[in-house]
Amino acid sequence: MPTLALDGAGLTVGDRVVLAPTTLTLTERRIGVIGANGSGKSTLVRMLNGLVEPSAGRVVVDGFDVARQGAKVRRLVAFAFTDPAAQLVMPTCVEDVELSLRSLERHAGARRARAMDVLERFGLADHAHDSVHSLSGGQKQLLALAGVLAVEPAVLVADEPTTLLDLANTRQVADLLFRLEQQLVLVTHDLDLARRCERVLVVEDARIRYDGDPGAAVDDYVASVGA
Ligand SMILES: Nc1ncnc2c1ncn2[C@@H]1O[C@H](COP(=O)(O)OP(=O)(O)OP(=O)(O)O)[C@@H](O)[C@H]1O
Repeated sequence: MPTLALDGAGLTVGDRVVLAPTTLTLTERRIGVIGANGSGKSTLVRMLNGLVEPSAGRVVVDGFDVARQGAKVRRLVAFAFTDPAAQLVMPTCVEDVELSLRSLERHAGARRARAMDVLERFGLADHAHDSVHSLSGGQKQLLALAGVLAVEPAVLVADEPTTLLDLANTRQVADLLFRLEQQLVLVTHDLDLARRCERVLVVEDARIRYDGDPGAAVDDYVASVGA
């Protein structure tokens, strides 16, 4: 698995500490990140592909410094947002996946064939020529994931990918995420999903409050909110 390293990485904006300097090395295949709203989870994981630049320290992915070798890192680390609408920009499903593949596959015919293969793998082949707006919430999230995974990154960072989904769609998307070969960094409020990871970070007030065994991490988080 790739090595994701934070070396004293933190973010302070004005006098607000968004993430205190954090040192971590993540090598597990399935890493969960849990914690209260506004605790700093998104900030932490956005640093892994340069979406957020630390104001202190550095982030290194498989030996590449995110600040200096951002393009290389972004080829390794894909990012999926909570709201798939943030990522779906083309009129039809197949065109959306083709857009992701444009730098990898320059020949239009080959690009279409590859996009169709990706849609097949994600169970969306029947919707290839449908408008992205006609898809259900779960299908939209699957399509957004298909787009970011089409270029075969080594790591997927997913920031609450099931938060907007109902139970059936949550199960479908979660099953897909946990079947991936890629390393997965999953921010989630779904504690059952966190328990399926190998290592879980609990973030509280801009700091890592707990780091380790998923069951113990979930217990620690639940205890911290007095539930
Ligand atoms: N660039 C910034 N400048 C100032 N404040 C920021 C900045 N980025 C984030 N924050 C604030 O820092 C806090 C942590 O934000 P972050 O998005 O990392 O939290 P989170 O744990 O992912 O929350 P949620 O579960 O609600 O998504 C929030 O209160 C947010 O408003």
